[in-house]
Amino acid sequence: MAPSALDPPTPTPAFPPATYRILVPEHLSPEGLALLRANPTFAVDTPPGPLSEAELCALIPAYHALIVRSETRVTAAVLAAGAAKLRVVARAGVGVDNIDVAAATRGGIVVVNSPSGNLVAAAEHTVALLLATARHVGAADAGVKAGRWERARLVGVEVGRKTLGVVGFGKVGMKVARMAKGLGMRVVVVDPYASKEVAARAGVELRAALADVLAEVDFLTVHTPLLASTLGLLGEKELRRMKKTARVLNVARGGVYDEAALLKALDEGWIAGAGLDVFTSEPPVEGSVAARLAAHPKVVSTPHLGASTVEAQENVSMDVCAQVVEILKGGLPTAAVNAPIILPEEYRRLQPFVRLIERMGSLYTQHFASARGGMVGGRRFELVYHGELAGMSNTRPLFAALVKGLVSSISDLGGRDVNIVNATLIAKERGIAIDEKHVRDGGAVPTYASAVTLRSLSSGGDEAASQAGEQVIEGYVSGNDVFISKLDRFTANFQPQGTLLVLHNYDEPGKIGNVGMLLGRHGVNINSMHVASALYGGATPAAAAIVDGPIAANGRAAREALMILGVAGEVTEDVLRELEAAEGILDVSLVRL
Ligand SMILES: NC(=O)c1ccc[n+]([C@@H]2O[C@H](COP(=O)([O-])OP(=O)(O)OC[C@H]3O[C@@H](n4cnc5c(N)ncnc54)[C@H](O)[C@@H]3O)[C@@H](O)[C@H]2O)c1
Ligand SMILES: O=C(O)[C@H](O)COP(=O)(O)O
Repeated sequence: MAPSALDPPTPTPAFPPATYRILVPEHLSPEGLALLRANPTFAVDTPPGPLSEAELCALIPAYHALIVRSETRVTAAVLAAGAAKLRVVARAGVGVDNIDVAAATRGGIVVVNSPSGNLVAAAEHTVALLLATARHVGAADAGVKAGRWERARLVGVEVGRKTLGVVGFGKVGMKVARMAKGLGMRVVVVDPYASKEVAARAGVELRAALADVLAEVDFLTVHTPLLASTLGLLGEKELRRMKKTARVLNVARGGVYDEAALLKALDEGWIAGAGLDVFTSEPPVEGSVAARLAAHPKVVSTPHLGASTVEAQENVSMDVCAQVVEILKGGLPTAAVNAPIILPEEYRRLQPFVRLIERMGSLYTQHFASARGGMVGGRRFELVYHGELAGMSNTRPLFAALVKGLVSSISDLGGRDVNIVNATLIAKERGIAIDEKHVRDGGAVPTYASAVTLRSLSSGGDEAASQAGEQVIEGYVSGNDVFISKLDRFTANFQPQGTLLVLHNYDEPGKIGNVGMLLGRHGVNINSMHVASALYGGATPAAAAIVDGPIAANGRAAREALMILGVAGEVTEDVLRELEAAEGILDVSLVRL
């Protein structure tokens, strides 16, 4: 059986078992690296970076984790090159715009970041640029160092009692607003997702639209992520509406201001100055608009230093390295960008059910679908959680486990693993629809504290037709072991593991002996045997089956049963054909779990 949806990666033969390689091609604070290196099974490589796409593509196939800052572009090509082993891309910082998160999601690769490790640093840097642009700190410093003493040319403005516009009232924006209040500024805020109450508590004025603040602010600072909706958010139209004395700041991302429009605004005097930490190309490509902005006399420029404090670097490094350790050891991230957050306690409780449901899915595919020429893709499934399990609100790992079980044994996933990151996408690609139902009291399977029913429904049609085409597997967990309690209309009690031969047969004397002899002739050993009946469960032939089936060869109404044999040895196609041809055997499926 393949590892579960949440298991750590399978070690590759090139390295000792459980050795994971981590690539860190950018400068990362040593505190985080120490966390990684404290683990003797982790090998950490820190080549001098940043690496180009081609260099990364060449290196990445050997790595299980990649840790970057803003200088490395983690493209779809890099992620594809790393598909076989790469489990996690960690961003030691906030912005993930240098990572193709959609491609990572398709590949089942978790992307994690440090959502708040550098927020104080970013906010303080914004305030540093606010004051530096107000008081020409950069030009003054350069002048003194060049032997000039220019006092009249470098008269500045005060920020106290002025109005600061904050676009993006998230973690950094909110911190900047508080600090600005501390400097005696009036703060007006624009953020379509901000709450009025939070704004009121912070003592700032929340405005509905950007257009509402442009004409009144003395300083404007942006703190949004770079998204399609924020690219060029401040363009020519917006900059033209600002005061000629206004100054703008960007410690968020290059591109939120339209750089060409900003350059024009500074050249033509629509605004007075800018403080820029970020650019559309970093370092700005020679001769580009970004480079002209960075070198502009009215601009105070810093080389993306917003997060560059000792404290912030220590925070983000520890944050993401701790998550990489957790993920590689099979645990959970605390700040995944493309996966739901699951609490450790929930995760622990779900673990045996992840195993059970993945096996139920795999059993479904191999017993019902492949063995009978059926399909999994395009089908509709119902996953019903009974008892205590029904009370679990976060069942995402169970959903992922079912998708994995259904598709892994038959599909070529191009080296992708199915997990909580990409399960929805893969189900969609295959046309598999899964409804999850929570049945808290009683329900169809009241015997166990927690149980699961997997039902495959024929798509379309009315309710009756749907029920006729329905195939059912039920299972439960006892201690650490998982059991199947129903397979189709047969009540069972077996552990879904190893290689199983599932024989549907007329329940008549001699069947078991005949099958045993046939398998023996082919060198196939029987390790375990369970007989499943249509009325009640049992692990012995005596407990077998009573159900009216078709008319048997001898003309009597036949009773049917399922024989589930755990086998060792090669079960070839010939063996399967012989079994199918044996008297009283209705059909046979070979299931590898
Ligand atoms: N220069 C640096 O070194 C540095 C350091 C840290 C963070 N950053 C960047 O700062 C930015 C903000 O980081 P954060 O942690 O505060 O993010 P955040 O997610 O906490 O906040 C972003 C805010 O922007 C708002 N927003 C989104 N679209 C908007 C729009 N069209 N108009 C107005 N508001 C909008 C969101 O509602 C959210 O409140 C990010 O781009 C991040 O990468 C840069
Ligand atoms: O988004 C971020 O966290 C900042 O832009 C920091 O980037 P850096 O890690 O390259 O300093």
